Amino acid sequence: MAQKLFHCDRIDLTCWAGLLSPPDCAALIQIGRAHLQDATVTDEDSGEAVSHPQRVSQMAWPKREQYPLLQRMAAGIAQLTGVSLDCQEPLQILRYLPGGEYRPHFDAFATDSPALRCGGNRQWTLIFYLNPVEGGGETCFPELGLTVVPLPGSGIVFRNLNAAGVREPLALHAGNPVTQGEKWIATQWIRERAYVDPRAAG
Ligand SMILES: O=C(O)CCC(=O)C(=O)O
Ligand SMILES: [Fe+2]
Repeated sequence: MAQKLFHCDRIDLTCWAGLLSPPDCAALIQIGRAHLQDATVTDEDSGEAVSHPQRVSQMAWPKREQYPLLQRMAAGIAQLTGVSLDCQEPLQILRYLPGGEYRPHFDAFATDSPALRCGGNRQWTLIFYLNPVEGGGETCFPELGLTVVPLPGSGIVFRNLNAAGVREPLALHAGNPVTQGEKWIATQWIRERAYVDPRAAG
């Protein structure tokens, strides 16, 4: 049963415990292992997925249709956020090894980015923490002075856009370097409108 741990009004960030059961966390890691590839970021100029030293991890983009668990999560996320399931990008499962990190970044795109063609901007981010991390790997919000320790089954949701629909400066965040063990998370980005997969659109 999910339990609200804390809330930060400035970017409507909520941290939940018990969002995912231990078997669901284990199943997501297993799904992740089956589909891992080197992580990419969305290039601001081309809108393409590219490798970048900013994001050192491996990721999986499993197909929702293939896994009932992903369908159940997508429905739960739509209920939690009140945003239509159509606006969800495919869930990303990420693994960081020691030294892996995601340097400070915004999930939302700049106002002139071609990535906006795929359903507008990323209005919400959800991060699910899937395993206990032995060292490092916190999610940190430098503008808010907020650090979230990854605890299995817990998760955060936060807003990436301000009231004008423009990238929210306070939503800058990072995945701190993992110093020991592995860190597994699942990231869900939610667009303003129905998501169009650029790989499918061609
Ligand atoms: O690894 C983290 O804690 C942050 C992940 C993240 O920012 C993302 O996937 O967009
Ligand atoms: Fe992010």
